[in-house]
Amino acid sequence: MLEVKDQTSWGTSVFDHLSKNNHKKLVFCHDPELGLKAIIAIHDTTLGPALGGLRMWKYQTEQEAMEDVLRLSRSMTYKASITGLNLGGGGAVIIGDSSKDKTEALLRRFGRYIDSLNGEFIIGGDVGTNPKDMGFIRMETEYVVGVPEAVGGSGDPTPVSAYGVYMGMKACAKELWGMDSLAGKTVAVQGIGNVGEKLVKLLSEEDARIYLCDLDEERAAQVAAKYDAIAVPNHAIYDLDIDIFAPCALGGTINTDTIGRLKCAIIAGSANNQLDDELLNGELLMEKGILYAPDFLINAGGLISVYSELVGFNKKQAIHLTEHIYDVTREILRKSKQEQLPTFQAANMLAQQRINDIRKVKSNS
Ligand SMILES: NC(=O)c1ccc[n+]([C@@H]2O[C@H](COP(=O)([O-])OP(=O)(O)OC[C@H]3O[C@@H](n4cnc5c(N)ncnc54)[C@H](O)[C@@H]3O)[C@@H](O)[C@H]2O)c1
Repeated sequence: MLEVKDQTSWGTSVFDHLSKNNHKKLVFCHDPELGLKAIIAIHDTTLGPALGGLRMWKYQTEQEAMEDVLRLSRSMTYKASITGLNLGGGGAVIIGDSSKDKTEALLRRFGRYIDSLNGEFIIGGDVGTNPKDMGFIRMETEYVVGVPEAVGGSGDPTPVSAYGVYMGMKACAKELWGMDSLAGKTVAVQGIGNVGEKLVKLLSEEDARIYLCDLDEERAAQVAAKYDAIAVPNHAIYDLDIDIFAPCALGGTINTDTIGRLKCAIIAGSANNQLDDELLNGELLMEKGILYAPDFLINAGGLISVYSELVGFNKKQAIHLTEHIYDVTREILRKSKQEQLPTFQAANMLAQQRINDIRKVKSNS
């Protein structure tokens, strides 16, 4: 057979990356005139059309962007499955600085790429994008959620995301301390963006003691003052003596180095793909006795919120479904304890089981 020189500059073929976690499709979107460099990943569509967020970030390399979108799309598959939604998993990234490079034209051009997929993929917001941006994308395609309420969408999903994380945190507290109250507990929130700030608000309303940090130190100081929290430098967040660590920035902040430094009983936050190396870090956390709330499970509130646009739920129904994250988290923690499995693995198994079951349903019809 002809040997194809298919290695990327980083040494692994794109198809090897796709094979690793059974990704279905990767779409590269390029418009030099508008400065668009984007990647769409579709992981699995067994349960329904793939849905995932659009992240705009200053990736240092194309490899970094591709790896991020592959990870994001896989976690969306599991998130939809474990939450009981009829959706598959996808994701998209635009390489660029959202504070400088984001324009209406760029987003609308990207919207055309989404449209060309004919509904196999539905886009929503993520880091670096917001409901207004989804409104621009809506001008080019109907396959978009999280658009402003004023134009018939479900609006900002981040309060629901934060509420789900809060529910997951409470489920962990109940497991460890017998009570789900967070009053008096010390919580460190890493990343005070859209979700992080709303989580801080919920925690402050319950009289938790809060530390927080953000790359934007000015913003961290402002949010700290607003909620009577303590702002700390980014590098210091891992060394605090706390009850709960809540990663709400980007993924990969839980790694061998930071696990060695963390002095907390629980990790529960909104960031997608918190474990840098799922297997290695998941087992290490278990050995160290730190209870890890699987990210894709407890941060599903935002997905539930945008799903309501597709199926016609109202806000009340979305909140009710998000409250269920408490029960599912407790179920996962029980399974993890009984079967001596890292919590992420217990959650992955439950999510994969539903996909396998529904695949059988569909193949027999
Ligand atoms: N938006 C949602 O509804 C939603 C839903 C599920 C999961 N998530 C995930 O939650 C996380 C936060 O989402 P968001 O919508 O709040 O994003 P955002 O862009 O509004 O906020 C992210 C914040 O993290 C800060 N940050 C980035 N790296 C940091 C670091 N190393 N240390 C400290 N701060 C850092 C940024 O400055 C920013 O303020 C992301 O990982 C996202 O994928 C979001």
